[in-house]
Amino acid sequence: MDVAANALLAAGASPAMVHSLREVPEFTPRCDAVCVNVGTLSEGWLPSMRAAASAGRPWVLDPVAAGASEFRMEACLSLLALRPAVVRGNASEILALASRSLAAAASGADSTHDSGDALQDAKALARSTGAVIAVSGAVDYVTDGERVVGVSNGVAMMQKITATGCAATALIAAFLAVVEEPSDVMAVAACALAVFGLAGEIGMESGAKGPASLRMHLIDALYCLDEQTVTSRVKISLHS
Ligand SMILES: Nc1ncnc2c1ncn2[C@@H]1O[C@H](COP(=O)(O)OP(=O)(O)O)[C@@H](O)[C@H]1O
Ligand SMILES: Cc1ncsc1CCOP(=O)(O)O
Ligand SMILES: [Mg+2]
Repeated sequence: MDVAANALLAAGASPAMVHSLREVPEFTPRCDAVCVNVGTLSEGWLPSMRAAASAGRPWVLDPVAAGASEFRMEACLSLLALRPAVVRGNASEILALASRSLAAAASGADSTHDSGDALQDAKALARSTGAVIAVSGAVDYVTDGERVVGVSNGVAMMQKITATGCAATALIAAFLAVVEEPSDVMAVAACALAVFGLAGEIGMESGAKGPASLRMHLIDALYCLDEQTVTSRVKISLHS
């Protein structure tokens, strides 16, 4: 929550981290977009997540460790049925969701697959759910089930900071807040991931020595990004 909220603030959004079922009906109608992240899932929080997802706002799902337990899988599948605009997960999470089965290899919140391994499953999941699916990794793939966009920004060290995936998903929600056309959702998800990856690149160039200093520099880079840097450095390509 710390990394995600600070990334959102640095990018110019206005985050609020909300769990209580009593608060969700008051909070969500005022939100321009909602991010539901099952990272620290509990029985008590799941009804809040379902309520937030059902509030009629555009929303994004982060299926953290979806394949790690029956409870997470069932929770993620029940949230998927509430029609997220975007699902952003790492390759292992998207593979687990697409097959609706627990990961064969024991895995927690980190991926044991490359994003390319999950591309066909991501397309199938997009077609079956109607959501845009974003699989993160060295290349982030974003698909609506037919078209595929690849985003090549980012540095490998981002995997060594916990919650970079959570922050990337939260940034997609922030970008979703300004979408006017449903057909723009895929482009918006790709742009958010490109901007986040670019902030990681600039953070690394700013003297990061490891995960802790990259975390600081990445958030600073997000805060300092300007249009010229973004337009000259984003690496987004259309795949066949
Ligand atoms: N090998 C890599 N090279 C460049 N960027 C990466 C790499 N792996 C992950 N990223 C970036 O790190 C962020 C988090 O992705 P990821 O580690 O896949 O998510 P999660 O934290 O949910 O496992 C994304 O912005 C992604 O593009
Ligand atoms: C380590 C951990 N455990 C529960 S949530 C979480 C963070 C996951 O964040 P990310 O998917 O961005 O690495
Ligand atoms: Mg994650």
